[in-house]
Amino acid sequence: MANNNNKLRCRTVYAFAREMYPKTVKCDISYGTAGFRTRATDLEYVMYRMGLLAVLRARFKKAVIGVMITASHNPEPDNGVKLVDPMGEMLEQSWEKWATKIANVTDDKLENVIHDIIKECDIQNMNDRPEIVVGKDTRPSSPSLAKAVFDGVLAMGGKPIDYGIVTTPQLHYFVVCKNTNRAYGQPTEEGYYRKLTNAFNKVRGEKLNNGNYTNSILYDGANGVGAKKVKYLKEGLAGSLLIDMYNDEIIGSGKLNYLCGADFVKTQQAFPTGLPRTPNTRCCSVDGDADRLVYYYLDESGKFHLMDGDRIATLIAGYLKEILEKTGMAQKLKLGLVQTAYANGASTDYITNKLQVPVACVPTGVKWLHHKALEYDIGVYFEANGHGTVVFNAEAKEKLRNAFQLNNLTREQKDATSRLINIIDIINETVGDAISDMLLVETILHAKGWDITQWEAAYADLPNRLLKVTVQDRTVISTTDAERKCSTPVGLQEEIDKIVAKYSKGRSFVRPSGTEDVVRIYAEAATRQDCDKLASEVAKIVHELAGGTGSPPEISE
Ligand SMILES: CC(=O)N[C@H]1[C@@H](OP(=O)(O)O)O[C@H](CO)[C@@H](O)[C@@H]1O
Ligand SMILES: [Mg+2]
Repeated sequence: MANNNNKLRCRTVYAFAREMYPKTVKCDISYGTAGFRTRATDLEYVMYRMGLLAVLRARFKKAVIGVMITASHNPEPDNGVKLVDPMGEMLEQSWEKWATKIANVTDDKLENVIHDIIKECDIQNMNDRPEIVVGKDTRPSSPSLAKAVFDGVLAMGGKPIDYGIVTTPQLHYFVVCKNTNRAYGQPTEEGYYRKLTNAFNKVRGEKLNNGNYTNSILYDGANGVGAKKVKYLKEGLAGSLLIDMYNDEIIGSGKLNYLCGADFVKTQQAFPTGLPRTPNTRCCSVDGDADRLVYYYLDESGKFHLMDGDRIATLIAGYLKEILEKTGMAQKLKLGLVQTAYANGASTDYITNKLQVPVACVPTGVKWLHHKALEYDIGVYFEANGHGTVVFNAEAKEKLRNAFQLNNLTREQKDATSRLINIIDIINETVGDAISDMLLVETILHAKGWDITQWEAAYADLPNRLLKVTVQDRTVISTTDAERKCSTPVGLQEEIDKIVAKYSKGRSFVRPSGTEDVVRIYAEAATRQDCDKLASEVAKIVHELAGGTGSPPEISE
């Protein structure tokens, strides 16, 4: 009987694939840094197939799997999809190849790929009906793409749970809540807000302002889901933090991520549209799926000052170190910070030499950062673009809770331990989360009594520049040493080394993007002028040696 059911189901899978979601695009796509991402019009069959794959993955892991439909900071006509593994991690690497295979195979071979997966992974429980939690961002294409995912999940015999429009980190949170039997929290939006805001309000206490810190902030919602969700957050905050919201697509007519949002602010190093230009006021921006956060302000002369992911990471790591020392457990709990090659050299210097917290460097992409951070008892990780979080291992949490129960702590140790335990609940440990990170930054600034200029004073960023070069085939560039050196095309690294050597504090590296069809160039140097010259020279050599198309990028002032 079970076998017959299976056959019937398989027929539905392929009939649906051919009739409703035929493969319409000839060229291959690959599961990149953040899943599949391309024009929304090219994604229907990919979504259906990801629905199928999610069920297979869930049966293999015997757990709930997540599917998030978003293209994050990319323009509105784009969309994307990624699978979320049981503990909120990105899809395990060994399955990325299956994702790529299943997405690219022709309709008539889909069956073969599914059989290969079942066989190679030895999935025996094909009659299980696992839950697949599905979320989407606010893009106009998201509802129909979500329908394709549901159809895939249903055709494969899974149970789709529709969370509607949610932030990417909320979806990760729901997956973890479900897989931990609610130990991590309630798998509902309300549960999410309650967990974060209860902890935030508790740590903040009665005194809403402190020293130079004032409890109000200007918030740029990027005209996306991050704007929608803050409204609910505000209810839970009940005035403890006053969030003045801008770029809310419902009120204004702004376009998603257009001239606003965390990616715009970081890459353009510019103040977004839509916010009042009030000097010395703390502002923050999130991106299109609210997993990135950056802070910034304008000074009296109108000059823009950016507090990116590196600054957020150093603020958090520095504070956690300080509070750990106060708990008396600094020797027992290993704290570390994980960055990528895009981290500003000045931030790495500061955290290594001044704060004396160990720093590790990994390739771009949350999966690498998150994984590495788990090697510490308390691991802070951030990409320079503002994506990051803190992870505490189970042992660290237990040690803190046990210590708090004991009666042999001094008053200061007890206060610090209780504060740290509450801070864990402000943090969404499952993945970088702009909303939760904002609450954490606000908690730390409040504790220190700092305004944004005092935060900025910790160290001075080296001027830096990000450029994109378009080439015929970006895979001709391969990298090593956490992407800091390129191994092909032959000779390119030597040329980059020669250029870099000319500039004081110069550093530059190039790598193919995992989300766009471009090669990314990063450069930093002691002065703005040198940095821009360095970036242009490296872009030019990449264009020359890696098959550039069009003309190399120009830096406009
Ligand atoms: C320089 C940069 O910001 N790269 C971003 C970008 O990846 P690329 O592989 O560089 O396209 O998108 C990723 C997903 O959002 C993010 O993890 C990463 O940091
Ligand atoms: Mg994002």
